[in-house]
Amino acid sequence: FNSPDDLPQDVEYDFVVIGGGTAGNVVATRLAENPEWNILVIEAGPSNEEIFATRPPGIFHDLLKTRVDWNFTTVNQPGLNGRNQSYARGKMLGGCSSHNGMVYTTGSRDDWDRWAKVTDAEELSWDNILPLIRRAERFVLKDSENQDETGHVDPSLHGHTGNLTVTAPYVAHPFDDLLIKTTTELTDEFPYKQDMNDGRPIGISWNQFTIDEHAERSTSATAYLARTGGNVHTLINTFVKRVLPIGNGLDFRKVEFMDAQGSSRKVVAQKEVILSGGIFGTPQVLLNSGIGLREELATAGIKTLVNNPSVGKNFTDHVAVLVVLPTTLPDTDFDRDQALAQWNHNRTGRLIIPNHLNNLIWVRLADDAVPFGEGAFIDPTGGGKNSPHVEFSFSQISIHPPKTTVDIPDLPPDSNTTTVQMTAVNLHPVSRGSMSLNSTNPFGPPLIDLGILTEDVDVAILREGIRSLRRLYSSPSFRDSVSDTVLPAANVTTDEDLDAFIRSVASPWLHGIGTAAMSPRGADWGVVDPNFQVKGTEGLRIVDASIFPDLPSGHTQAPTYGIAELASSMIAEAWND
Ligand SMILES: Cc1cc2nc3c(=O)[nH]c(=O)nc-3n(C[C@H](O)[C@H](O)[C@H](O)COP(=O)(O)OP(=O)(O)OC[C@H]3O[C@@H](n4cnc5c(N)ncnc54)[C@H](O)[C@@H]3O)c2cc1C
Repeated sequence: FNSPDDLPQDVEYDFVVIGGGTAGNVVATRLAENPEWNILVIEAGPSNEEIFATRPPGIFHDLLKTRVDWNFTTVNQPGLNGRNQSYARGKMLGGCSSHNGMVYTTGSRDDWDRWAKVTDAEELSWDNILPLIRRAERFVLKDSENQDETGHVDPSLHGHTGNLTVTAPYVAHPFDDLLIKTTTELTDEFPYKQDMNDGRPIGISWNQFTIDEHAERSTSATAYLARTGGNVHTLINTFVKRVLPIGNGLDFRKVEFMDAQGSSRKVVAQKEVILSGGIFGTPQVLLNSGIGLREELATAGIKTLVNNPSVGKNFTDHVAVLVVLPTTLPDTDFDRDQALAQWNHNRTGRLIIPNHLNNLIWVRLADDAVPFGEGAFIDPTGGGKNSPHVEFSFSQISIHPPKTTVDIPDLPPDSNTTTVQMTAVNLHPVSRGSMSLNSTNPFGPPLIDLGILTEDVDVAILREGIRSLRRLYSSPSFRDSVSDTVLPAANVTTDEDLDAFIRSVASPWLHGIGTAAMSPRGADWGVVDPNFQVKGTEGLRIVDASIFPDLPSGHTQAPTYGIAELASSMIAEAWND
């Protein structure tokens, strides 16, 4: 349905899911497996089916800053020398899963075990969540070009019968051979990792993606929602303003929504409302509903119904720094029109992968590395040895500026050479940010403060990450083909200079979490209990990336699918009894 006015008047919905994004569509689809339950999904954006660029992996950058991207802008960031940042989020069915970079990583065993401990939710432990992540997954060992992937992945670690298709496609390039060769030269720092989804993602690995065997993106819209039947109604282009209590209690099962023309309506869920609006949409709905910090709500003129200071706080994201190195290796440039024609013709060619080099590198800094030396910082991976501190992710080899999803600095004007372009990413920042309502327009874009690089340890880890990258390129394999860095300049080597460089170029990595974090029942912090129920309320759960208490050692979509499968089982169980 395209407008609240189109919704049938005579259907009672058992569940209303707010936000047809990555997690929301999983929940709707799983609940719909009970044919007696009617489910309504309300999504602010259009259908993914209208948007061609959601399909060929290699053109996903086309989706950014368009009508299917919320395209938020942050407030100026002191940690970035006062620079503000754009912040992408998908605004269509599938949410971010319809416009993200498709990289598929589960995070480490230690991440999940730590979260289980912090939240008192044993269900989140690695051993308990892994079967649910696998339940979501349909791993296929052949990509659309039927290439040999022997040794690139370990199929036994994957799920094979789920909805979401995962493959490991690649476009071969001599860079791959050199990189894999370094694993035999710098074995300690860069071991070969056959499959980065084995719970210990440390080393050089081949990438895996939510891309199917026909070189099409697999999303929560295509792999879940599209397979539901008549008991799921989907209302698109409709913005949810708030949830309201029924009667005088705190049973928030009434949902108020409107379309762009201002046509507004309310629906009551017979069983529950599931809030899946993502890291900014979810706390925005909560705050507009009177669930948040009393003083902040008063400023926005909203009556407090549940005083919860944690709503919108604890925002955390990975931090990325662009690193660019001159190279004599062949570039990865290609003719886009020709590549698109090839993709359309037989689903082969350069557009079968999102980026143009094929590996990811995960580095765990040594226990005595500078950031954690005597009198320095506590290791933010929280103990255990299974989590990397930094990730290196490749963009392309080109004379052209890098293609990234985030705001990046211009390259120095004299860098008219072919370069390897990549990002060094801090996977475990301890800096925290927040989102709050824009008091003049509480339904408009929220105020987003990333709090990025406000803690020195986050800069120190990136600094060691850049040094690690330089060690990689000084290996025998790369010595003759990759030279000193352009960004940061080769003479930027001291702690002080590297830190200044990092602050001048760093950006968020678009893996935000934590704005409605899970915490133990009865805790004086957090927004949801281990059963995903909003503290102090009835009839209202949150299922999306906002509930994670901290970041995984990897990208966030696979963990989001995992918790969505977990929450779906819990909700279905609660109502099947
Ligand atoms: C550009 C980009 C690249 C990324 N690359 C990767 C990657 O390669 N690998 C990876 O693992 N992760 C990646 N991520 C992150 C990952 O995709 C997200 O963390 C994850 O998909 C978030 O899922 P979610 O369900 O929490 O939210 P979303 O998928 O964002 O879903 C929220 C949905 O709610 C809707 N909504 C919000 N507010 C309202 C409202 N008031 N009313 C109605 N609807 C509303 C939104 O439009 C959206 O559809 C990327 C993210 C971005 C933006």
